[in-house]
Amino acid sequence: MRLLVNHQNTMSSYSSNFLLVPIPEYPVLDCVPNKNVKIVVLGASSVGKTALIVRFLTKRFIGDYEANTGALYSRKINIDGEQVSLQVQDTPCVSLQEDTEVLSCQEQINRAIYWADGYVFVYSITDHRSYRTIKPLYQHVRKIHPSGNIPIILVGNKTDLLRARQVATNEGARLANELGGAHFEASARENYDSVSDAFHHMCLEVSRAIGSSNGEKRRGLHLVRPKSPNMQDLKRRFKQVLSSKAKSSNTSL
Ligand SMILES: Nc1nc2c(ncn2[C@@H]2O[C@H](COP(=O)(O)OP(=O)(O)OP(=O)(O)O)[C@@H](O)[C@H]2O)c(=O)[nH]1
Repeated sequence: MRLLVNHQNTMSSYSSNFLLVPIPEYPVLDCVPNKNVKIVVLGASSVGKTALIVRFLTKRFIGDYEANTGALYSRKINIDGEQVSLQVQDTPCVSLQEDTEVLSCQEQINRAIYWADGYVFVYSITDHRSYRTIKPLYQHVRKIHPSGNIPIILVGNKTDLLRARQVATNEGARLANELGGAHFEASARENYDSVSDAFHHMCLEVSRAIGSSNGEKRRGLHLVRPKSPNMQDLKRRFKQVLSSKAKSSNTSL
């Protein structure tokens, strides 16, 4: 969702909602060169993707939102003692098609998945369907990034609504383990530390992955290995050259 401020109280003549660009972009000049941590936040409708991002970046919880069009937030953060540039891409919701495990998602989500280096999968602990969306969503990400390690975390949001819980903590942990990522439960509404822990973990994972590949795009997606010459073919051609040389020296004798 997008951040939205309702000015109903201050503008009595009409009720209008003003969209804010909530978080100013920071200059990245004094950041580690080539260290650009790019994270995308994915999940079903109303699980709290925007709320989590905004909470992490501003420490604030803002309850009123409008359907998300996919905002990109930029920040400078300290990871492992280094200042790195962080970009967090919010996304529109994904959904499962009626009574299936088939995922519906917009093209802009595919672009965000392709662009990102780390993946935050969010479900709401009060919505089991949002939890069931995670595995197909992960498989979808895997289609776009079929090889190598991809840093991921699973976040079960809305832990303040314990009475409405539909997803047990160990269900979330089991799925995270299966997908190869860490599991967090958080409340964007009531607990900043839970949100911060999850995002910091994600940033650390991505930063280390980038560091270990010297800032190059990993996963081999963009690295087309040059074809090595076929040895059999080379030998055959070498023999041809030798025999034609032998023939020509025989005829000249
Ligand atoms: N109780 C509670 N409500 C939350 C929490 N996080 C978000 N919400 C509420 O859940 C609703 C959806 O939050 P969003 O952050 O807009 O969710 P989203 O996943 O971005 O939604 P989409 O734009 O539909 O994809 C809003 O009314 C939030 O106020 C939370 O931790 N606890």
